[in-house]
Amino acid sequence: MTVRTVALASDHAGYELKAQIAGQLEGAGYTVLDLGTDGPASVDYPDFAAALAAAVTDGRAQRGVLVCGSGIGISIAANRHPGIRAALVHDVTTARLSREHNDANVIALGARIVGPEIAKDCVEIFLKTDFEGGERHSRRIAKMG
Ligand SMILES: O=C(CO)[C@H](O)[C@H](O)[C@H](O)COP(=O)(O)O
Repeated sequence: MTVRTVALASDHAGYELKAQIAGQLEGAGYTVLDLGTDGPASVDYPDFAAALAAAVTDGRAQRGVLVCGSGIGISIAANRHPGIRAALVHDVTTARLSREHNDANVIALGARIVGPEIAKDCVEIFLKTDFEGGERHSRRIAKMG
């Protein structure tokens, strides 16, 4: 699937990194669907994970990037939505494997864990790497619904 539109969402801990990722993506020619949050006021990450999950599952975006403080809460929340395979990634290797083995359609990043340059590298790899395919990976993904 060609990736044209990337949905972004974060909580308050991730909004600054989200803004940097939006700039990166726009500079690379992607359409960005920014679903908030837009400032430092405390919000609840499940609400933003839900908004992004809806955008990916209804086809408004082909992929999604989530950011919270650690990436943990927002990835857990996203994975409760059918059709979402959200991978918590910390480096380019986990970003690459999330696509090659897991066909992840969403990644989650921790703004309090990874620096902006590593985060942007993760996003670039996530968007450019294809699912490896093959019977074993497809079988395992199918078992997750
Ligand atoms: O869900 C998280 C931790 O697993 C995220 O890091 C949140 O961003 C974090 O819990 C927010 O913490 P805060 O003290 O409310 O800023």
